[in-house]
Amino acid sequence: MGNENINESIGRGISVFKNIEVLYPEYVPSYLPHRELQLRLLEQIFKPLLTDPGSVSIRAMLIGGVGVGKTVTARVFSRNMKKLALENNIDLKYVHVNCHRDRTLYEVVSEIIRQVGAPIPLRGLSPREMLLALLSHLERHKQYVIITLDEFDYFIRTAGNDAVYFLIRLYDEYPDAVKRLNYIFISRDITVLGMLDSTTESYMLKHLVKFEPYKLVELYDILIQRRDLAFYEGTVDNDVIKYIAEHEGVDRGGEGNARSAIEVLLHAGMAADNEGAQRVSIEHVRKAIAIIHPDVVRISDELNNLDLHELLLLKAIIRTLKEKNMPEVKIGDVEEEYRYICQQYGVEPRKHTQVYEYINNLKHMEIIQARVSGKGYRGRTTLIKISTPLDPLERRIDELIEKRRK
Ligand SMILES: Nc1ncnc2c1ncn2[C@@H]1O[C@H](COP(=O)(O)OP(=O)(O)OP(=O)(O)O)[C@@H](O)[C@H]1O
Repeated sequence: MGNENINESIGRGISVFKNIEVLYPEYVPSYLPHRELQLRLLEQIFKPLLTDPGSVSIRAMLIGGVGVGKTVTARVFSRNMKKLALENNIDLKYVHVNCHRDRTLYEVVSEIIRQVGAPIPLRGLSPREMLLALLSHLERHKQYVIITLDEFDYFIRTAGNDAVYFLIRLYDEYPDAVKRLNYIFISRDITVLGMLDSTTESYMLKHLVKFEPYKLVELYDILIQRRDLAFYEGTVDNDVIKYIAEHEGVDRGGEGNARSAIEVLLHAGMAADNEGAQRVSIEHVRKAIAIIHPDVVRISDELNNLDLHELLLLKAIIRTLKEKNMPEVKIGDVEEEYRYICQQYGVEPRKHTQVYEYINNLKHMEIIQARVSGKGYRGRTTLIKISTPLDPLERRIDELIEKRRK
């Protein structure tokens, strides 16, 4: 063990984390895996700000579902842009307003002024007077601003068409002014733009940047980046990361949401720490999933509707998962365990086709996940996994098996 490792072990105490903050939502990584395209597009859209500042008021709209990196992309983009602006002797400020918190025109304009740091009184002025005062301030200081209006759909719904019009089309009234305000709008939902008049709508849609939900391989890279920054080396295996990415990946039936994937990683690490474990296991991930996705609690209710053989089969799946210590197990191994369990309980096991039907039922009830194996397996087989913590699930199943047998 090198000195560095010894120091790490001593420094580690009982935690697997070396820097837990990296997993908190406000952390902005220096590099964003799989958002290169969106960042490049934004750079193109905002290029006039560097080459011919003040010539146009630039706006872009970022659209995509939950946790697909819209906010963090806007932040990384603005960080890069500020650096480039500095190199070009342009004084560029960045303002990020969350319209879920600040929904009215007054609140949004106040927040912009506060973040720019302009000495403008916020009381006694109308939003219009405030914004004009801000424009004069920027003019005096030769400053430019990129304003991100995050969760902009809330603003549209609450403040309405006129407020949106006023905010983003101010320069229509002052066509000769140097254009110092530029906008990035962020929304999960594009249909809400239908609430605006058609000119304002097309004004906003000039530059659209789309964000698709993340696939397994993409989440894998995002999680590996966070793991390396947050955890001591050797405490979280690649298999554990893959398990989380599989659970959340849109191509595996997940939401493709990076936020919940990172949250699962955080809670899995915390579960390992709670138990004083040296490494994060798949079972810690299952516990984390149960916390992040409380819908798995629903499974306990569903169990009441299962018949004896479905319960025995589920028990066999749990036993095989535990025994193999793998994220997924083959149906053949499960069937073998099922026959063994039936023998122990003194009941006649069901035939293969019936077992297969049970597996399908359990899958439709979303108690288990099942898929046909791809590369890496000889022949094709069905692979089964369970995302709920196994120990409490097995205890509950044992109780129900006892009840059914009585
Ligand atoms: N490509 C990426 N690389 C690294 N981290 C990412 C990436 N995409 C998203 N994240 C992280 O995932 C979390 C969610 O991302 P973000 O808040 O940007 O999503 P969003 O699309 O704005 O979601 P919402 O609409 O729910 O606010 C953040 O912690 C962010 O840092």
